[in-house]
Amino acid sequence: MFSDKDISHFANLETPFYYYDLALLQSTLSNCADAAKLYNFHVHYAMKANFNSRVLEKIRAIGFGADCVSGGEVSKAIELGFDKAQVVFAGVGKSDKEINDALDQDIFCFNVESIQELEVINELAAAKGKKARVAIRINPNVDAHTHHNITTGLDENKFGINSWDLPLCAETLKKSDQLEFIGIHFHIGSQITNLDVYKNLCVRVNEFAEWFEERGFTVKVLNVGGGLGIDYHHPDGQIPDFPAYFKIFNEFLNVRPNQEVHFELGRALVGQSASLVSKVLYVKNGKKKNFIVLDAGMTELMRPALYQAYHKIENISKPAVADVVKYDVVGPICESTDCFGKEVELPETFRNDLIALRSAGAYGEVMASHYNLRNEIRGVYSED
Ligand SMILES: Cc1ncc(COP(=O)(O)O)c(C=O)c1O
Ligand SMILES: N[C@@H](CCCC[NH3+])C(=O)O
Repeated sequence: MFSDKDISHFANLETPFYYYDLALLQSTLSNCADAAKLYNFHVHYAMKANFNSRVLEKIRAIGFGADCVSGGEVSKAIELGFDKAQVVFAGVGKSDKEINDALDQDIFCFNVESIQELEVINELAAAKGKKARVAIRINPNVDAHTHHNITTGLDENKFGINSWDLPLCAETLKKSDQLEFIGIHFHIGSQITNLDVYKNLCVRVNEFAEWFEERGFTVKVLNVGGGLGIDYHHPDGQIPDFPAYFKIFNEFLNVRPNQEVHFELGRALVGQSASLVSKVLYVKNGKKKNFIVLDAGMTELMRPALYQAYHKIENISKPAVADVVKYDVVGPICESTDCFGKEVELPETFRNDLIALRSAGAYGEVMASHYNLRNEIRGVYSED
């Protein structure tokens, strides 16, 4: 929901841009922090969802750690003052340079995704005479019931170590002097809206924790990943139900005394706090279809082209009215999939109207590209 003041401010700005509602971001973060504190759960923000510095500063200030998927993310987290003891590094393809840098930066742990990676970390740590803290990312074969392109915890997915490889994994850990096993890690997918999925995950986490304990390992950390979804259909001021989410883990995980439970939320923390604001370049009224051509395209927000993802589209220059027209809302990019929505009902729309694509705070700005030699997308912030 935009105020009249916001809209007249936007009218003077060059479009397109991401508009960040930092007050909503702040209340979302506080709500999550309070709910997690109730059970002494630890949250590491999944930086891949949005590494905009203004966003990260708020997340650091609330005391969350950082879950990183590249050396670039690890370095940025540390530069922005995230506590190293709360920086974790996951990813199926960590390069030697990234591993070496993270060892030098003394981050909390590597979430290791293959046995070969475990061996490489061992070798690189040995060359430095250092110990590397590692958690084993296990692929638990739990269906996240989300879009198949953003499912990560099934046997056919590339992520994590499969259960049948765990004996070899345990052997590798045991014979290494440089690896300090700290626990187990999971992440089964993103945009999960059915919380029951997490009950199934907890059952598997308990089984795997026992498996390691039976083999003499101390499992200090249970990292259950992220994935909590948001309601793309109702973006206004919406904060995900963090209390319900954490309650499930409190009820269904067997947590031992002194064991820590870690979460890696991304989308749920930042998704609702931004909109992509764009201007109408042209309206084409055809016999079969009407098109609105925006000055933003899949280069600024890739999710619809990539996953047929839904983002609510609003004409913020016109009040919502009963008489609507159906438009295909498209971008300027030279691709037929550069379409934000088909048959979208909007008030009659004209050149220069402002259009907001809502719930674009997660996997929006960070997935932008220069395709067609587009300019870099910028941010506009409610606090400025
Ligand atoms: C390892 C890991 N942790 C956390 C996340 C964050 O996911 P989400 O933004 O759905 O919470 C992801 C992305 O899916 C991930 O790959
Ligand atoms: N980029 C995806 C989610 C992938 C999450 C990272 N594994 C999205 O836009 O929904």
